[in-house]
Amino acid sequence: MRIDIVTIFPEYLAPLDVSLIGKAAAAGILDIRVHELRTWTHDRHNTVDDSPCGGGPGMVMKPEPWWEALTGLVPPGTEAGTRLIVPTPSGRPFTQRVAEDLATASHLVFAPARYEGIDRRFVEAAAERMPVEELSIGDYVLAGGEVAVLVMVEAVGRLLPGVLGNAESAKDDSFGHASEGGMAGLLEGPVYTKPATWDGREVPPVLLSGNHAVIARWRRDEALRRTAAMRPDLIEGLDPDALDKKDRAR
Ligand SMILES: O=C(OCc1ccccc1)c1cn[nH]c1
Repeated sequence: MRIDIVTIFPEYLAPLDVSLIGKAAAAGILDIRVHELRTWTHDRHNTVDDSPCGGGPGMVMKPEPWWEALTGLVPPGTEAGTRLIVPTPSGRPFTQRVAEDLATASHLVFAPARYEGIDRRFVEAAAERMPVEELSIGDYVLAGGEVAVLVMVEAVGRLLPGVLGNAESAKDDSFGHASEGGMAGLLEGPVYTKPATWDGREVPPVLLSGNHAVIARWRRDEALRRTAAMRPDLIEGLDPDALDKKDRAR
């Protein structure tokens, strides 16, 4: 997968060079390119923003530099398989399901905005050339979309084949929609490792029983318990078929 990120703070994306995503890039699974938006400005001050039409606080990012960047990175006629992602508090929620969908793209272009956002006409013009996703990573306002790009690139990147070693599989993720055995839209329950007793606290004996069916049932119960406690909204949305008959009995 090729990933282009256009930003006025390229150094904000440095974390993409380390760990999981850094290794995937080194392995050629991800081709991540970070670009300075001001490359596509031509005035003496490399202007990327201006005051909002209609008044109001802050500044708005001008459409021209973004359009030139997009056209330079995705020349007309080469849009197939490319999706433009615009992080914004006013976007559709970015969820695991959205990450799974984005992981099927061959080319993602991220447009993290600063200030009050990008002139609407950029998004409208881009949408005539390729799918545009305006996505929110949460209900709060950041100074810029770069942090959201880090979140999305990690969430999408770890789903790509070869990125996670088989030691850290993505198949049983929280919110995972894996078929059998996955937590199918539930939060993950508690996890434990050695020692069997620490600080006078024991690992739940079932986990040391070696009885995998009982362990799976216990983990599912814990996932349901935690989801009901922390995220009752997810319980509402659960696919009834995803709950087997024993769950329903609870
Ligand atoms: O603040 C965010 O993006 C930066 C941004 C973009 C447009 C206008 C203001 C701020 C954000 C919050 N949740 N998801 C994204």
